[in-house]
Amino acid sequence: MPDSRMTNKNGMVSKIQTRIRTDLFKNNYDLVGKELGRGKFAVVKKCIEKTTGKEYAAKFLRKRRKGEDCRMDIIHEIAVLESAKSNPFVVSLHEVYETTTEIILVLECAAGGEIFNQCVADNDEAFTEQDVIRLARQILMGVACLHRNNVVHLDLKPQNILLTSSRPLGDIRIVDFGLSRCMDNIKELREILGTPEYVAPEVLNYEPISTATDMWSIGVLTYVMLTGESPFLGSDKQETFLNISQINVDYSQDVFEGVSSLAIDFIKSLLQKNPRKRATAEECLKHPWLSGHPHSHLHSSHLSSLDEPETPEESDPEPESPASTPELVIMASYTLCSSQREIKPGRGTFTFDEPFHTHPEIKQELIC
Ligand SMILES: Nc1ncnc2c1ncn2[C@@H]1O[C@H](COP(=O)(O)OP(=O)(O)OP(=O)(O)O)[C@@H](O)[C@H]1O
Repeated sequence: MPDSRMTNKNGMVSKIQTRIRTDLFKNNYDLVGKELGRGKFAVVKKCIEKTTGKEYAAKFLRKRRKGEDCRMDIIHEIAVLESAKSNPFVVSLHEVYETTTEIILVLECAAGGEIFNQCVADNDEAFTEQDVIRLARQILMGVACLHRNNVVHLDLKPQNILLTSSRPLGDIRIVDFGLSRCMDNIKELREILGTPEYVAPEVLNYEPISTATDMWSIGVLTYVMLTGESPFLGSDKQETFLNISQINVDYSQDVFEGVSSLAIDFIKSLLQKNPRKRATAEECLKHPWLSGHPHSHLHSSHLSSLDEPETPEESDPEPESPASTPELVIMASYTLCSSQREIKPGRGTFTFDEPFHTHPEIKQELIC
């Protein structure tokens, strides 16, 4: 867990353990192949460490963004990655370099790419329900571990869940902690974060957010993985926000053809407007859809390092009340929609091409 004394009132951590190297990255690594991906202020490239021959992903983050020094945002991202070092489902951080303009995070390379690609793939490449069960369990184990450490990711979406390999289907790695927050000692923080299709109703309503906010996104993510469709996607952001605020979700057989009713029940347990009624990550892992064959989908090394809490299996607690954990109210900083790609249309097509905050109609879009 990040050192709480170093967490500011915005949930940002300012102290890291990793030594920041100032020697030349290029002296120690060769860049190979094409780009692995890019975001608004970062580009990710495959590289090989010269001394070991090992493959990594180098994330080049610009320190100046829109005329502002964002170095501390990157330090926070590093701190959260450090705090998740023992979490096998979070991408691991190998080294950090700094130049006058950039910070370079040398990360474990998740060679299978984004699960996004398989969510929008044609039938023979798309996930089966069994695949989704295995991957959803891993996502939940990773997120449960983050939540136990009071870290909320706040941007869980198919572009931020990577695979160690795509064929055969490997294990998941959670990436991009740029919007994450550490909830230690937080009284109240007001920001808007997240990506339109995946943001929870409480974010749109300027209500307190908590670990339950990530659980909403996992509900959306599971829907997309099983159906290839985005449940709240409208023809524009206004419609998307209205769909979210009205929980306007299509659970019909047309969309869920061949998918079990347990899977639908699982999604419903997460797409609840009231965050207090939403299942927690630990509760999700006990849902019959995922708990049919406990642990059979996981490598044994993962199980030992996850540091599970000592909750009796038979207990069936009430959904965790966000009031029992420090609250985070998200209101004023906006997501950077990174990708130019489209997800397969459900209700309509949405391109991640514009930052949230460039929309003059943002206030009208916040539907209460
Ligand atoms: N460790 C990794 N291994 C392989 N590919 C990666 C890795 N990290 C990131 N990528 C690829 O690069 C893309 C962008 O990375 P990331 O989301 O971390 O950047 P970002 O600039 O913080 O994004 P955003 O603008 O969405 O916040 C990812 O969606 C993924 O496709």
